[in-house]
Amino acid sequence: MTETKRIVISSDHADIAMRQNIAAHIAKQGWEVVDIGPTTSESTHYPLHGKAAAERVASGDCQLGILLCGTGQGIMMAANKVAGIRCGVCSDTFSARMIREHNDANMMSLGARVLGEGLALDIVDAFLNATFEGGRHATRVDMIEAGADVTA
Ligand SMILES: O=C[C@H](O)[C@H](O)[C@H](O)COP(=O)(O)O
Repeated sequence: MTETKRIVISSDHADIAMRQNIAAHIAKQGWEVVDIGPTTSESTHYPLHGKAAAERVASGDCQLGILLCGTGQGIMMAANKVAGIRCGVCSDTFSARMIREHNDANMMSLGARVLGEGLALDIVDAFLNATFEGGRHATRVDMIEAGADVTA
C-alpha cells in the first residue's frame, strides 16, 4: 500500500495567486495538497498562517509544508515556534535540496516578493524531490530537537 503524500500550503496576503499556482503544480505530482488559505488578498498576519500550517505538519496530518509571505522570513519564524518544525527560507534550488537532504526540513518558506514564479516552482520541485540522507545529519537534527549544548 502506498502512503498518501499530504502537504500543507499557506501564505499571508503577499501573493495568493502564486500560492495557488504552486499548490496546483504540486498536486500534479501526486501530492494531496491541503491549501489552508487565506483565499483573498486582504491584508492579514503571517504569524497566524505560519502557525496553522506548522501545526498540520507537527501533528502528522501532513508530511511537509510550504509557506509564502513577502520575504518568506516572517512566516518561517512563526512556523519554527511550533515544536518539531524545521523550516527554512529558500531562494535557490541548491538550498531547497539541501534542507531536505541534510536538515530534514519538514517545511520551506518562499519570498513571494523575492522570487519569480518560474524559480519558485523549481525551488518547490527541488524540495519535494530530495530525500533526507540520515547518518551524521540525523545526529545533528537530533541535536537541534534536543537543544544540545557544547559541553566539551
Ligand atoms: O516577513 C514578513 C512578510 O514579508 C510579510 O509578507 C510582509 O511583512 C507584509 O507586509 P505588508 O503588510 O506591507 O504587505
